[in-house]
Amino acid sequence: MDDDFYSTDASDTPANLLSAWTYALPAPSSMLMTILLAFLAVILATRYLSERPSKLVDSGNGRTVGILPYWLPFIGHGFSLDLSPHGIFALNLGATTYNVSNLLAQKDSAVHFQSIAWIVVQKFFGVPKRSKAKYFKNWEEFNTYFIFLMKEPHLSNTLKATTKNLERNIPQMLTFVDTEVDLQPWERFGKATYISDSETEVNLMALMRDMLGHASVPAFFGRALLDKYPELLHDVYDFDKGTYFFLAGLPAWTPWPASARAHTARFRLWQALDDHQRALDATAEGKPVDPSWGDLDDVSELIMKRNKLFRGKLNILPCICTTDERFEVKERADLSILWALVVNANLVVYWQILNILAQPGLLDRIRAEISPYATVSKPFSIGTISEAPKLTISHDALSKDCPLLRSTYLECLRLFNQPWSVRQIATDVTITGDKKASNPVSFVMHEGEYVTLPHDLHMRDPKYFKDPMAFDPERFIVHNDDGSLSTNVGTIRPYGGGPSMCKGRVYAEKECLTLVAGVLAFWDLEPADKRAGWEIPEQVKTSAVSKPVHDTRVRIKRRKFDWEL
Ligand code: HEM
Repeated sequence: MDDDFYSTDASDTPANLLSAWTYALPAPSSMLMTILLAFLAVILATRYLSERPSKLVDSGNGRTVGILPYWLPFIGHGFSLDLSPHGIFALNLGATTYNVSNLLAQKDSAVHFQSIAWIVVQKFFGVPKRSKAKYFKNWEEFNTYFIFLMKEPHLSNTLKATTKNLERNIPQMLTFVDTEVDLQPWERFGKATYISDSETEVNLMALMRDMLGHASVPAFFGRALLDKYPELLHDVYDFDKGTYFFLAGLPAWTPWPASARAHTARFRLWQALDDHQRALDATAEGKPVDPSWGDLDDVSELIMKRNKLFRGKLNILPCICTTDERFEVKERADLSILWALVVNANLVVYWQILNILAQPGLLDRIRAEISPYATVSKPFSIGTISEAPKLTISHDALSKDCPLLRSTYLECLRLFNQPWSVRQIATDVTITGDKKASNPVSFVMHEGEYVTLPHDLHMRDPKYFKDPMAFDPERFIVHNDDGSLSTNVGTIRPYGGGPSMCKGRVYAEKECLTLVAGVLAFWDLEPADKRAGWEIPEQVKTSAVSKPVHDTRVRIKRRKFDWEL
């Protein structure tokens, strides 16, 4: 069996381990009481022992970073985060201590990123520990492949495929049938209920999240992956919910349902992506492929290049490759790409659409702005039978020529996002406090400690953003001297910062604007409870873009277009 629970042995799957715990639950009450008392003693002791106040060091010139107390051993601060008055403190995730600073800039020689990235690849994505040497040997090469996300013509190739999927799927978003079996997959997960032949009630977040996933995942991995694994997106969502459990190293048998669910989801994702890799290997090596994969000619350049590197650089023939060069299927971390592709962008579109709908008058202004670039044309018809109206979207123009739409996107990234950057201290450093402050405090950080930069502290800081908790659709609009409008991102850091800044940011913006413009151009949405009106739910923190504390139930109808009036 591989380390990290990466086992295909059915007896050891997270699902089986979960059921083992279910059998253990109806234990005698005295035993339960003993377990509860022991648990209470452990958390009280942990609370007492875990706090480490900041101490003076360096002959009184600096302080160490204090560790906030926590209640659960191993998990540490996995569930909560509060700030000290200096905006600098330490927290514990699993067995590792992370310093948290509001001071961003440090020289490259003082901080490392690769060691952190490996922890994530190994603990979160579940690549076996033994693969470290192979990954470190090829690290630069994997990083150079991010040009397939960032640079032309590759970026446009992936965006073209994504836009095409959205242009096809948005007009077919709702089927208006009352037989569940005939619903689109995104309607089913959105708990769609039939109201009439022209109206459906559905959960907005679930619907938007899956709609974007059904456009972006096929654009990267090819159509066949989602066709063969229709639960894939939902496995990513469940896996993401376990971020802290994985980073804290909790095993699959941990008696915590969310942890077990996250492990099960990751196991299923491994199966799907391993299968995908085997099909890509076989296609490249001219071996027979399960016909349900098709010819895989729609897989993106990024995934194909990574597959080539996974197969080993010398793999003109598979037998020439040494095991040092070839990554076994179980060592391949394409789950990292799938996860990054889906978890954040797919939630932003929900917040953006909801906030546009909730601000009186904003929808009309956005529709007027996007109307030249998200157009709906009369369908072809014979007699009374006609196709769905045709949707055409220009993703480039939405970014460049629709400042109000782009400003609402940036405002959602500012308000509904808690992005973090993490670095490891390479040599002991002292971070000096603000010299203009009356009592500047300097902090000493030691080699090997981790620094985490929570960018949302700045993005919602009233010193920089007026009325920071309010959604201001025009916050990022710039009025130019010639009377034109444009947008300026300013100082927000929704995609993190430094060398590890998000490599999918340009793609993300364009796919999100394309979906939002397409949906608003094609459909009319109303709150299901008209008397309550639009409500913006509280946020649930995730690894970056928040989830809503509850979904938003909406009624949706197709808009009436010029030729129908
Ligand atoms: C609005 C949506 C998105 C947000 C808010 C977001 C946010 C982030 C953040 C905060 C990071 C960590 C940055 C750091 O360490 O400083 C990151 C990394 C990354 N993101 Fe995104 N992301 C989004 C969409 C995407 C998409 C669609 C992709 C496409 C695959 C993607 C690919 C990546 C990759 C590859 C990295 C790792 C970069 C590296 O380690 O060098 N992201 N993202």
